[in-house]
Amino acid sequence: MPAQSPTTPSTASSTASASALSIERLVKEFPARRRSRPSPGPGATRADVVHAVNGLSLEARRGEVTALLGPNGAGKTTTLECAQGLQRPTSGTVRLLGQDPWRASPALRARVGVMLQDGGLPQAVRPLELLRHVASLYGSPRNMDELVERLGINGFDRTVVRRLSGGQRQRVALAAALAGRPEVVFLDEPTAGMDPQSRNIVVDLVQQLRREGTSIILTTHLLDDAQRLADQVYIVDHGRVMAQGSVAELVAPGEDAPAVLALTLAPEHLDAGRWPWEAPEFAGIQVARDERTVTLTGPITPPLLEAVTRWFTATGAMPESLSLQPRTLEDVFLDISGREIR
Ligand SMILES: Nc1ncnc2c1ncn2[C@@H]1O[C@H](COP(=O)(O)OP(=O)(O)OP(=O)(O)O)[C@@H](O)[C@H]1O
Repeated sequence: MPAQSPTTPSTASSTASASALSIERLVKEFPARRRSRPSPGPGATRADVVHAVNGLSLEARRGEVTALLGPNGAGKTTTLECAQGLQRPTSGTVRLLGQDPWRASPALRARVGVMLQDGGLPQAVRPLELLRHVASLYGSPRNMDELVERLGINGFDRTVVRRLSGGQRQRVALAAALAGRPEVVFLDEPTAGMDPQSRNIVVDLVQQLRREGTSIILTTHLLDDAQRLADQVYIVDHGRVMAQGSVAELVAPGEDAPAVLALTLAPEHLDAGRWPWEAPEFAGIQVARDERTVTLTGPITPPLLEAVTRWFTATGAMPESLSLQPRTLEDVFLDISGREIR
């Protein structure tokens, strides 16, 4: 099972060149009442403080998609803001392309693209004017006409930003973040508020950027997005990393991670002969049964499958269906936190 506690990436300093973003033990506190004071005063008690990020470590490798997945309020956006140099960490270390983003030079900023959660766009301009202007700020900008067409922005390019829907604004913000051909792109909830078609377009675009070698760091609370896009997933809750790894590693069944095997049989077969539940292969397996279906939950192993098929051979029972149900990132999060991610 991948790490389930805040970890310090041991390779962070030795492989700085392979790392797009390296965060070690990041803490970010805010005064408890949002923006009521710039920072906790000398007399502030701990109750006056919100730990938006609470000892989070992660490493985003170059050329990969790294996803921060977690429920609302987990600390994803604040982590990204610290990584982008928009927030100053209370403590901990952040290195973006090897540099401290809080003191970032314009040269570093030019290598980084940022798509903020609420778009962060000027309200009174039209999308195309805005995107052409943003592109003109870079020495070697991306072909914006191509991007505008790909993201379907030309369908609403005469409407001022203020009047766009949330999903349309997201697409403009994404195009703006990519204008300067950045090496590293931060995407905060890139598909939030989008219809399925727009979501697919954005997912395809992110996959293309990755193939081109762009490092992508995104936040999401959509499991699908993480499952489809991410090389590495960090499951975040309460400002900490609860688990990390590739999707395959995270969902792999194991001792602490039960899998589910469901067998559907005709009722006469269900009662034929003695089921092999007492056999040693079934230790630790929970068996539930209704009229036609037997569900085995626990560490489903090849010897267990063999024992089940032996029983089929012995009794002549042929299952109508037999399915090993894959674990999802939702299951992983449920196992860790005892609640759903949404
Ligand atoms: N400026 C701020 N002042 C006070 N509290 C803040 C501030 N910014 C964030 N927080 C709090 O810190 C916690 C983490 O917020 P953050 O926005 O980082 O979470 P998130 O995982 O991005 O959530 P969401 O999915 O809703 O965007 C929340 O409890 C939030 O209310």
